[in-house]
Amino acid sequence: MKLGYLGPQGTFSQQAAQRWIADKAGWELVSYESIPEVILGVAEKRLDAAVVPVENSIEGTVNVTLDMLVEEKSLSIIGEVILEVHHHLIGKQTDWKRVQAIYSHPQALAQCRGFLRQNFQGVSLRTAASTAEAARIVASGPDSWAAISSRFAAELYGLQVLAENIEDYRGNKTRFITVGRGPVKPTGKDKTSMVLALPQDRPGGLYRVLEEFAAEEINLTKIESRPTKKELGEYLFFLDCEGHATDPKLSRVLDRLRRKTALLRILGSYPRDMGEQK
Ligand SMILES: O=C(O)C(=O)Cc1ccccc1
Repeated sequence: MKLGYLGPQGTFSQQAAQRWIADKAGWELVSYESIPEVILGVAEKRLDAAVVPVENSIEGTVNVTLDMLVEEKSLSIIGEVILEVHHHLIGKQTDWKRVQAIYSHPQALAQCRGFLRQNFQGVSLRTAASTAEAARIVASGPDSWAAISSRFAAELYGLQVLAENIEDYRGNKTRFITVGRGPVKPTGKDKTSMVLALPQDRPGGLYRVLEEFAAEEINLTKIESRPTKKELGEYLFFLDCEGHATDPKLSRVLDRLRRKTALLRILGSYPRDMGEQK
């Protein structure tokens, strides 16, 4: 079985993918160059599943992941991994004054924005496809280039650490999802993700959706809106809640929501990652 991840070797996505297969047998990891490509790999059946970042505690949602989930209707979420993320400034040399360009994934640059503004104002910030790709670029570039990446990537690409733990807030965590083909059997500690659209723009539309969860005392763990991309001010809502879609309480809610929404798609029910959650 093939599990795709955003590569090259040394990304946080690879760490998450390794965590996801730690208690499973028969999976091999396959590296891809971008999030859309790895998700398409599953949709087009070159992969059995893929681990992709979906939200970060500092920077929020990874929009491309949600958008691809909506577009690729054959996919479902079959798992999640929550990873603590520490960023380091790494390079071929350790003198901060010699740094002229810093490479990283846009999410990592954003998670370290304050550190960069305070210490590297005027230095050119350059985006890379992943944090490990940034390390790889720096390893084959001039000494004046540095990357924001993991300690693991520093070791892998033979780079030194200029500054440790440069993320702007402590407890920086990223939630990854495993996208594959469902369904997944209930475990008793599950979560369900769904996307919905309200029938028309009128008062109380979202309230009438949320009241169904409240009535059955089901805890929502996330709500997020994304533009439909058809009309300004029109949204899709992404909701995560506790429980499995086959649980009696949640399946009652979903039945009622089908009548209250213009679109309701269950993206998946899957075991919650309790590991790093409070
Ligand atoms: O670039 C990586 O290593 C990724 O896996 C994407 C990412 C970037 C920043 C924080 C978490 C995940």
